[in-house]
Amino acid sequence: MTPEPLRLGTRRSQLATTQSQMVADGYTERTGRAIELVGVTTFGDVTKAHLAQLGGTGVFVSALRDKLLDGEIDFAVHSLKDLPTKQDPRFVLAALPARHDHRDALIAHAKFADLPSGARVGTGSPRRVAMLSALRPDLEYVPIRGNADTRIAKVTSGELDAVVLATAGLDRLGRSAEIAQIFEVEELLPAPGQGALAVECRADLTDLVAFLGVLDDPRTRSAVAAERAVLSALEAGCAAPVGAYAVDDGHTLNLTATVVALDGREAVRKSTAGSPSEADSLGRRLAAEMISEGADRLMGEHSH
Ligand SMILES: NCc1[nH]cc(CCC(=O)O)c1CC(=O)O
Repeated sequence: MTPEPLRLGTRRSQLATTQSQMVADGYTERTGRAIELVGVTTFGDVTKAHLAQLGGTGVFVSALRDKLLDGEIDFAVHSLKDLPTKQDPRFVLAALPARHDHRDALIAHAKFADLPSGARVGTGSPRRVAMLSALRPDLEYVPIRGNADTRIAKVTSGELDAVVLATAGLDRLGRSAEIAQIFEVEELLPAPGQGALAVECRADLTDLVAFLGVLDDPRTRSAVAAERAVLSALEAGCAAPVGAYAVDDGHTLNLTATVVALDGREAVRKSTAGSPSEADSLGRRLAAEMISEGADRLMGEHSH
């Protein structure tokens, strides 16, 4: 007998449904199990308030978790960077599939270095504003939100000279042809977990947890664990100007993290390496060193 399709709950945005469908296809390919997408409207999708005023990105997550508890859906796919670092014990990240591109991208008619002084660059992310201000203090950084289409349209219409978005999202939406430049991590350190997806389900459903685990990529798991440990130890959220990026080559985990003052004029940036099995403590130790070098002070009012 063919089992019922598993129900994958997803936000209704084009990015969310696209990446949920990619994960669904991954499971069907690997296991033959049918997966059905179930659209869920989240508070973060309906509110017009700026994300920073909503007290973090958890707004996208709680509606999906409610549906997991109700049993209306079996699992959910999140952009990892939108998931608060404090894990609710009723849920588990059953799979962290192999990460896509971790870097940020510029949508513009010119490369970043060639934008004229005073050019208007749209981004709602304090991390991007802080790090880009360090490179180009002469540009104007304009807060924006909305989906990728809306943001890209502001460049097309001439309202803005550039916008900065995650490469992974642009790739998934089929918009990578419009990228003028991809920032290397030396210039713009990504948000912890950027480019990675997280498959979440209820912790008590052990058979389901095991089933979903087939798409887990251990190297992605250790890398993002280190990145998120930095964020958590800094007691920072999505609105903090914190970047972190780690790579697990199968033997060694290399981690770099930074905190940058919003005006870009001061930064603490540190790197470390260690065993992938100690990803969490590696991240915590690095954060502690950053704090002793003034990271706390740099985060200022954006620390929580
Ligand atoms: N905060 C919104 C968000 N969450 C995940 C992505 C992109 C995809 C990813 O990082 O996996 C984006 C858009 C962006 O930052 O451009």
